Amino acid sequence: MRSTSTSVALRQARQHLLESGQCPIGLVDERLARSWQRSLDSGLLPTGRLGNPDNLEHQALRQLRGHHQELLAHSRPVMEYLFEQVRDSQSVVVLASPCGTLVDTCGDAYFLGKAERVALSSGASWHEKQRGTNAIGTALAEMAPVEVHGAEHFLERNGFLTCAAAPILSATGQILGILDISSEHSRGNPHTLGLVSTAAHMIENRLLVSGSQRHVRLHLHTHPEGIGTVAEGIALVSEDGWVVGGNRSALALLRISVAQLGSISLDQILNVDLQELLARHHRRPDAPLSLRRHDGAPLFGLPVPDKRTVRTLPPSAPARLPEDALAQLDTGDARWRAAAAKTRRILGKPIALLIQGESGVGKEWFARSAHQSGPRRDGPFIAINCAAMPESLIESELFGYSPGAFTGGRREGRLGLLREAHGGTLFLDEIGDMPLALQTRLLRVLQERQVVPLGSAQPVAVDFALICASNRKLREEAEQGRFRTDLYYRINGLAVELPPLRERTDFEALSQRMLQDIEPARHLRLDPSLMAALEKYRWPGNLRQCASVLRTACAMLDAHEEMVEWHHLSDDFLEELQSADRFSTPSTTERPPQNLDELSQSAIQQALESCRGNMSHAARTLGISRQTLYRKLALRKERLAAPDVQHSARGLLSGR
Ligand SMILES: Nc1ncnc2c1ncn2[C@@H]1O[C@H](COP(=O)(O)OP(=O)(O)OP(=O)(O)O)[C@@H](O)[C@H]1O
Repeated sequence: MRSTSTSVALRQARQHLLESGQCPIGLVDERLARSWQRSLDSGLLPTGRLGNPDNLEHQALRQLRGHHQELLAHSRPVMEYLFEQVRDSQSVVVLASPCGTLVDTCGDAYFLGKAERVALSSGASWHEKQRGTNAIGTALAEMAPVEVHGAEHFLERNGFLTCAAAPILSATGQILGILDISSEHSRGNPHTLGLVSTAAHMIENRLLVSGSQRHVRLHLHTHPEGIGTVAEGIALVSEDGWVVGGNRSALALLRISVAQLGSISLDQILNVDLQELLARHHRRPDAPLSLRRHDGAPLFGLPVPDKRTVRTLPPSAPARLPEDALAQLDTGDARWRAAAAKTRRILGKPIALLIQGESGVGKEWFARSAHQSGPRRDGPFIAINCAAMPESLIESELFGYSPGAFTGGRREGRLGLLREAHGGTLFLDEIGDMPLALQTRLLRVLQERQVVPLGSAQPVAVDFALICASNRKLREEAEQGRFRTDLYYRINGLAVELPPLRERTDFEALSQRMLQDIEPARHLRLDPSLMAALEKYRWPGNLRQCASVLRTACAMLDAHEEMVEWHHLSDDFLEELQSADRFSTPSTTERPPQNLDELSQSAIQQALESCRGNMSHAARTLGISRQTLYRKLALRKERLAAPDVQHSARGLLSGR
């Protein structure tokens, strides 16, 4: 968006906005009007103070920066170069995340100080919802380069700024970040938007090249000399010839849209297919090749097959020594360790791994680490939760579909997750929940190692390591006809069972590891009495529940505190821990029941434990109604609360 509003029209428009609280029609250009309207819809007032912007604290900002590490690393040199170009104009160069939070700044010390006063510093959110019309937030909303001058800013307090911002896009058109140059309004330069857009392209190209390991890169231009310049197109072509990504210039040169990525092959666009292109390149490796689009337009192209493309990674290829990611998860439990040791032996071999265990025991984490420990770790790890995906979608999500294959599908078709896993690992979580009909299709893919997308007759070869997980006993499911026996044997090359948390012997080391993961910069510890109580707890939600309890407790700590104590736990968990401990208090359980009443209490306790606290189920097991069960429990609670059996909560829970 280049502003076209004249200053007179802008002044009138602003007056209208201030007086009527409504967006003027026809006085400012359409994009600015749309942005003002969005600002009004977010409840902002042009003269208003900032409400409570979503600025990030130090720790959260560090996490966000960690998440965008690659973007930051590739952007920093470009930002510094960009700053050199605008050094004399008292400016600041800013990088924002896709949610509008500033993650890096580089600039003039004097102006940086001033900019920080309007929160142009890392951690501040410049989303339109927080700060109204501004170049960063508006570029995000419009997904296009934008400049916003002085009074075009929705909030008056930002009226002294002039800003130009451009989105940084991924090879598949997703927004990765926003690059922005902000300076004082009086210092605005008509070329800033062009400069910032070019710099955004430079970052996109760097990211594209560094992330293209599994594909052939095709560098394109209309002149051979244009290849290697910032204006070149870079397309990513999969090993089987599909155009799966590209920068904006590549899409323009190939005349395709982002929506067509993954469903159009190179030979549908150019007069060569991938194999021929590579063969010609092999004969003349350094010279750009003369190509032609099917509409007759000439192009020049230089293919760069990455050394690590999947074709060069057959199972027999010598792989780099595996980094042992599994060892990093090992906190000492013998059963877990045995499962990891067996898994290590099959990594890189064509043997499917089946991980079983209760919900939350860490099956997915185990699978990811197995992938990272094996020779395919540079390939993708595609995780699919068969239980979470609507049945009607599983087929198209897994197998993909060709353009127009069915009503409601994306016009441009879809690659499908099985093909996305090519060269890496496919992780099918909760495979026991996959409908029978799809089990049949999956079995065929695993046997034939090729996928036929919906609506297409053309099979496409796929190569991935397979890991499946289930919290049901799949053998029993197969015996009862709910799971295909032949598929069971196909996915069960090696089956490992991860132990539930209550049966692990490494609670102390595991919880310590979790605390370290939650707050890596602090040396947090658990109060010993709390540790003892947590160790005894049954953890129906396993590691997931434990990590969540600790995360909440850590959030309650003051900055100087390092010991997680009882009062840091959330009330409902404390209550649960307390009642669980009461059920297993030695006075009621360790000696045999002495009378009818104790016998009945003991039976209730056993039923509740075996039904994992499900009251209806426990009542059925005991042969009594739910109301009676609740009455009996209330009676027991009253007794436990009676003065002669009452202890302080802490003493009781810690077993003292
Ligand atoms: N080895 C580990 N060390 C620390 N935390 C872990 C570990 N494994 C799992 N967790 C914690 O447990 C959570 C659940 O793990 P994960 O999703 O792998 O379990 P799951 O068995 O696949 O669960 P589900 O069966 O419900 O899909 C993780 O988000 C993480 O917080």
